[in-house]
Amino acid sequence: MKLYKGLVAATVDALYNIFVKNRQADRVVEQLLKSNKKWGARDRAFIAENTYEIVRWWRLVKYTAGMEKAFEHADFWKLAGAWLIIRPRHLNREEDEILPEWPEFEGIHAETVLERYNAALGTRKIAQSVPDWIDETAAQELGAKWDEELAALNQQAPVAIRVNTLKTGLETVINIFGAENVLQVNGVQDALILKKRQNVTGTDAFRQGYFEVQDAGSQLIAPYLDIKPGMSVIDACAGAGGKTLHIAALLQNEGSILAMDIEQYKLAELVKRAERNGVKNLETLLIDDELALQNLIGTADRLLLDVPCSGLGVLRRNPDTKWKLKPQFLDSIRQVQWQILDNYSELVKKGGKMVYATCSILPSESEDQVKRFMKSRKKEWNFISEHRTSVAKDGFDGFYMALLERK
Ligand SMILES: C[S@@+](CC[C@H](N)C(=O)[O-])C[C@H]1O[C@@H](n2cnc3c(N)ncnc32)[C@H](O)[C@@H]1O
Repeated sequence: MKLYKGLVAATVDALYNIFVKNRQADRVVEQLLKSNKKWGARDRAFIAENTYEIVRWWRLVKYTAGMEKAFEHADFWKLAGAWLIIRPRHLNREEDEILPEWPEFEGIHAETVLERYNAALGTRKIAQSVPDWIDETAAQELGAKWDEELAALNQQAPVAIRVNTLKTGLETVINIFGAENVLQVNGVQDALILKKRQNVTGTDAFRQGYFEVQDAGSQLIAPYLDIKPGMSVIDACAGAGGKTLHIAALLQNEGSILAMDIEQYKLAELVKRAERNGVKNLETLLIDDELALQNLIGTADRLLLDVPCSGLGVLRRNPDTKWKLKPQFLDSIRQVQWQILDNYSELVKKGGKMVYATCSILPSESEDQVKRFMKSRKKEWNFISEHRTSVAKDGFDGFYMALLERK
């Protein structure tokens, strides 16, 4: 692979913004690619792929470069250099392990980097590039399963879309992409996986609301609510509405959806997406005060609690979470999850149902919260079922969902 200095420099700049300026990786890459119109599709793919891969393998890359920390652009050049040396082996690609003779790469010795790479492979937390505390917490909670889930979480996620049945049907979208370019997903009826990565949000079909980008595992959550057209549904932690839009499709624009969140900008984004999707029965509510919920007690046929969580189930898409997540955050988010479950469950009417969901692989954010809830509220609630997706086994992101019914 021929390396272009401008593209490596852009990757270095992206890494600097992510690790030194503490900015979110997906935003950094998106803005960088927007800012330079003259880059072609291959250039864009190089920058995006290498930025994400270096973030994903950050601990391993630092180890192979013999560096503990990185502060300056010069440090990130060294790390990018080490990555480009190990990349062919690590990603199993037939490429050169030799760097161009650029001054920025001076002092990097491929042999030393590869020796360190081979040495790193014996230690899981370095080889699989994960902080000590996450490795310990997940190993303690998941036991032997952690090994394979961690390896799967370090693979690039496929591009998955959900066909929006309010606007079109599966066959139409299959024809738009070409049957030879997509895969259907067993057990997830509106999902398609693209065989080759591409920017689908730039297409006419996307602008017309024919589909949304959504992991196939995430597409199991709204149907888990057992929705029938005409019901009144509350999506209490709606964010920008990935699952709200799916709920809307299941309601077929009959009945109502109330999407709530504590962040106005997310709800504003949801309203835009809902318009594109042809949703007609949506209202939003900003929760800025506990009293906001008083009038809603006992009103919902269905309630989705897609609670804030560690995001440890979606590391394939957001690998920077590994480095930004802190143990204190995990402790506090578990308390938030419990409060949401404990308080918001009141919104469900008698005979109504609720789904509690996370995008975490950790039982302490998922199964354990539901067990605790059932223990304290078993007179009022029936536990119906729970389901967990496995990144290793299903190839989906790691989601948990539990279905409960109010007596
Ligand atoms: C996992 S995200 C939701 C993702 C969204 N359901 C989707 O499918 O795109 C959790 C959301 O909960 C919101 N949140 C955090 N604390 C909350 C609270 N106390 N009440 C309601 N929403 C809350 C966050 O702002 C965030 O948007």
